[in-house]
Amino acid sequence: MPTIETRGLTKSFGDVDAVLDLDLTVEEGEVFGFLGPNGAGKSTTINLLLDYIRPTSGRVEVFGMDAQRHPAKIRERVGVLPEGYGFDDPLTGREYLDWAIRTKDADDDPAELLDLVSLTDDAGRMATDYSKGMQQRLAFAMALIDDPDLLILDEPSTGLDPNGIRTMRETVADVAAEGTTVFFSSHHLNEVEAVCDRVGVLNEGELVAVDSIDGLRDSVGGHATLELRCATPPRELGVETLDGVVDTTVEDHTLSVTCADPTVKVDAITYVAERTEVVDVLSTTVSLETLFNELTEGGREGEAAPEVAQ
Ligand SMILES: Nc1ncnc2c1ncn2[C@@H]1O[C@H](COP(=O)(O)OP(=O)(O)OP(=O)(O)O)[C@@H](O)[C@H]1O
Repeated sequence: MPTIETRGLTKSFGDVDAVLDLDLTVEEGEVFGFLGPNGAGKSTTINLLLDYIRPTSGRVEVFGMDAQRHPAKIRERVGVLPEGYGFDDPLTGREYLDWAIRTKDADDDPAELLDLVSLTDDAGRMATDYSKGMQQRLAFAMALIDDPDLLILDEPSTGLDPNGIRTMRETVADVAAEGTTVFFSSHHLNEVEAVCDRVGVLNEGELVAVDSIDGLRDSVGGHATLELRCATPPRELGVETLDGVVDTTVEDHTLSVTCADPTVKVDAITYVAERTEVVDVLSTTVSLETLFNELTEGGREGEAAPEVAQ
């Protein structure tokens, strides 16, 4: 039984179809990246999974249960790191954790959770005074309470420094290794690549691709480009006659060869080196950013371009 299953899921706000006819399946134990530019419909989907909002049409099941009929049963097995959790109450970080543990009727050790997110030394400070990144760490610790069967992370690295991002990634890997399904929403492409088994790419409410990152690369034309710098201008070598070479251009001493897939590169280098002196080789594959832009064409008109994690 999949952990998440949506069929024909649609949510419209007036004229805007935030989510449109979404068929999504996330299997148990998967780390699933939910990728899309600003306004693609990621948070709306999460809100539908948890029955915070109701669909216009279609159905949602989590753990095989209808999200509208069993929201409480679903939520008690889910840990959520929402986008922009607001810490507005006059409580310390430790008190927030204690409160969340009590609310979930769980028996987690708050000290362990604080240690995991490196907040031990600041546990006694007011969470309202925490920096954005510290608040994000605290929210992450709260999402982990009671060992959830499904961990939903909405833009989890927001505000985190490199150490915080590393801890978050390692923790995601750890909980997934113990069988937790992770639904990881992000527009940080590299981050999704680093932690996810599969990704779904959402654009303007519609799922435009579901695959592994490598599979997605292939689906947008997993072209690899070679630049061969030659001792003399490399004219009319005939490299375009090789199987798998889709394009060639020559500029001064540099021959650029576009290959249908990376395995063709060795053939192309060998072929050229047998005919002229090659002094340098540069090889590139389609970047994730290119991939993302090809799939989403920049997202909803007028909205921000997707970010690429550094
Ligand atoms: N309550 C609402 N009322 C009206 N429109 C809404 C509402 N919630 C979301 N939308 C619209 O639905 C679309 C999808 O929004 P959503 O927040 O789900 O996107 P997102 O992928 O999470 O974006 P981001 O990456 O910027 O957080 C947007 O056009 C947004 O303006």
